[in-house]
Amino acid sequence: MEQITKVWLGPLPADSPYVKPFRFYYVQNGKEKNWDLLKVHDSVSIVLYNTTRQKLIFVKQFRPAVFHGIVTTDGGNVDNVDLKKYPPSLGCTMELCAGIVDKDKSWNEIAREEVLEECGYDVPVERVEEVMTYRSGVGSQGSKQKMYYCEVTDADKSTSGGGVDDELIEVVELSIEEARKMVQQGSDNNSPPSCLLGVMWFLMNKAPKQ
Ligand SMILES: Nc1nc(=O)c2ncn([C@@H]3O[C@H](COP(=O)(O)OP(=O)(O)O[C@H]4O[C@H](CO)[C@@H](O)[C@H](O)[C@H]4O)[C@@H](O)[C@H]3O)c2[nH]1
Ligand SMILES: [Mg+2]
Repeated sequence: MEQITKVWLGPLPADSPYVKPFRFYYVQNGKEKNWDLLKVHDSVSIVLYNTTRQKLIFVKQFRPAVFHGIVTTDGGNVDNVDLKKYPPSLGCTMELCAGIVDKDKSWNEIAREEVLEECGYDVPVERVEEVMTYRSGVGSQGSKQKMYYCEVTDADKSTSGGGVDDELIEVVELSIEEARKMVQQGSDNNSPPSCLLGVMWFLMNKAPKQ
């Protein structure tokens, strides 16, 4: 799925459109302090439920940051790493459909577009409901993410999804029971807290009662 054949490292260019590092200075309780932080884009995520098949829709993709974390925690060196020892599949994650807010469009419209681009469901913006907002990575980035909920049907499916440009995204469907296991027992699928939160919110507020 991930089709990674080689990985290596380089310095972060100062003009990265995705990540800008800063040292933030402040005086607190009369004492000067500083904090190293990253400015990143805010984002949207969408809990997607296909009511025709009663499945939650997730996306699976290779995340360089996750792969880097796994290899280095294991004591490995990521630069030109041996991909037989550390298969790239280690860096694949199960996530909610999500995307960065980097366009001059409403957050709701960006959420609607991500549902189409990543998962292939073409829904009007009115069907994407706001759920809650939170801050992620509060130690280093503090970016805002707004979570949405959207019910889709097989009739809304217009493409197979998979992302735009060079993105390689696999659309994964889980039954409510499979998703429940993900948050009851934990899982080894590298899910970020936003995804686990979305599943728990769905189970509390939307899942059909048994
Ligand atoms: N980040 C980045 N760095 C690059 O160097 C870099 N180089 C190219 N790109 C391109 O930017 C686009 C980013 O994709 P999305 O808009 O779908 O955003 P996500 O990566 O899905 O991130 C969301 O979802 C996550 C939760 O699941 C959250 O953690 C994030 O906060 C949240 O934004 C893709 O076209 C990717 O090819 C980079 N993107
Ligand atoms: Mg995305």
